[in-house]
Amino acid sequence: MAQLLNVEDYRRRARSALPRLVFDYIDGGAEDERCMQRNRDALEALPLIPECLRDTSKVDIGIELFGRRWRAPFGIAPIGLAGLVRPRADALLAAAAQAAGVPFILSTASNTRIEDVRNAAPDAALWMQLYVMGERSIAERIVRRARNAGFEALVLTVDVPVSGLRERDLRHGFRVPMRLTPGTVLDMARHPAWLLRLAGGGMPQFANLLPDEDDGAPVSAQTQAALLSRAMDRTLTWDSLGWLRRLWDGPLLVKGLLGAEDARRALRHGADGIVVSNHGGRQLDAAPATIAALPAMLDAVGGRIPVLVDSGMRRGSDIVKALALGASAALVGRAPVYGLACGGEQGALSVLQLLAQETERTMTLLGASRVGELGRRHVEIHAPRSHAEQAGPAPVQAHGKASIYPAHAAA
Ligand SMILES: Cc1cc2nc3c(=O)[nH]c(=O)nc-3n(C[C@H](O)[C@H](O)[C@H](O)COP(=O)(O)O)c2cc1C
Ligand SMILES: CCCCC(=O)C(=O)O
Repeated sequence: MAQLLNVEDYRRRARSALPRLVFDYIDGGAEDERCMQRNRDALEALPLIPECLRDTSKVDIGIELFGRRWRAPFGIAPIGLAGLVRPRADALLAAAAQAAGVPFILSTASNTRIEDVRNAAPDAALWMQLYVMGERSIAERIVRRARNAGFEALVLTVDVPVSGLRERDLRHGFRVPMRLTPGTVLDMARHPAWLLRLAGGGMPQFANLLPDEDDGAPVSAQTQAALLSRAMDRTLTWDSLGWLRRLWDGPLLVKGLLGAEDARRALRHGADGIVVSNHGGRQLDAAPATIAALPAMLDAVGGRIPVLVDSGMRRGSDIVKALALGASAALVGRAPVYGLACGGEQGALSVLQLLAQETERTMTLLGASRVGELGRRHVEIHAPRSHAEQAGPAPVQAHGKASIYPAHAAA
């Protein structure tokens, strides 16, 4: 069997382990998948500048955030419907996160109950991601259950007023109502290991929408369908943060922001953190790469609250780039799910360990022995030479306005 040396190797293995419908749901993005590509292109276009002859005999990639020590500077992003990959996926990912010493964010659209995820990872830093559908009482119930299960932060996702146009899903008939093609059924039959597991675990359900013990009110089929088709409550506005604040007294983060004005709005409305995200290129296909949007977001926030970032992170060096620009931490979504598809909890853990090792090696090569030593000087700016000469020594870095695009740097 071929060695699994990097996340792309896990991705390829996942591609053959899963029916194409499932793989494409995980792997795919919106429309022409330009945003997904843009995330990768922008990360790859950003070089790192090492500082040599520094003592790196001990390198610590850990960070401290929201009162917790993270053994590595990234957490697992929320993934809805992970149960399609294998039964109890959310519990397996949470257990892998616990073993790696990093946080796990449970999706509202998870297929494992909040309480069962806690039982699977009793010591993990668990965060709850919130989607708000029309029936607001459901969100209230989810928040209450997450609090009771000792979840430590609430992450409100705001980049899904409507689903992005996922063309891979549409081609497979993976939509509401589901319309499986003969090809898709055949493809499932060609993946007996996957099919047997699914048969053993049962068809994935939205576990957090099922009635729980102390509140038996059934969730309407309409709300279930709304979640499956990502039809969220479009009356939700910045003022709704006040409603959540009353329900939740822990850290409240807003996920899915890309513009500096929205970063300032999040601050004004009392968010405790933001996640700069384009949903891994699954929503607005015209959205910017998050690594390109990040510097302006950091400048807008001015260090008052932590800024996390995700979308397209496939290497430890991608994570280091985000940290060097000033992010507090990164999130990884698809990478650990590829690991899960290859080898369950151990596969997911292997991917987290791989990313941690790559992060450590990259920091060592940069001469940084702690995350706090990373800075914008490690990120080369593509300023046109003439501009750099006109503006005097170290022009762009000195003003902290790092931009990876020449047009911005020259502005
Ligand atoms: C299959 C899949 C399901 C997702 N489900 C959710 C979700 O339920 N809630 C959410 O806030 N984000 C969701 N996301 C977005 C991720 O949390 C994250 O922003 C994105 O995956 C990061 O990009 P990456 O996968 O390239 O690391 C999902 C992403 C994928 C790939
Ligand atoms: C079906 C639940 C929503 C998952 C999601 O947010 C995504 O597919 O990106």
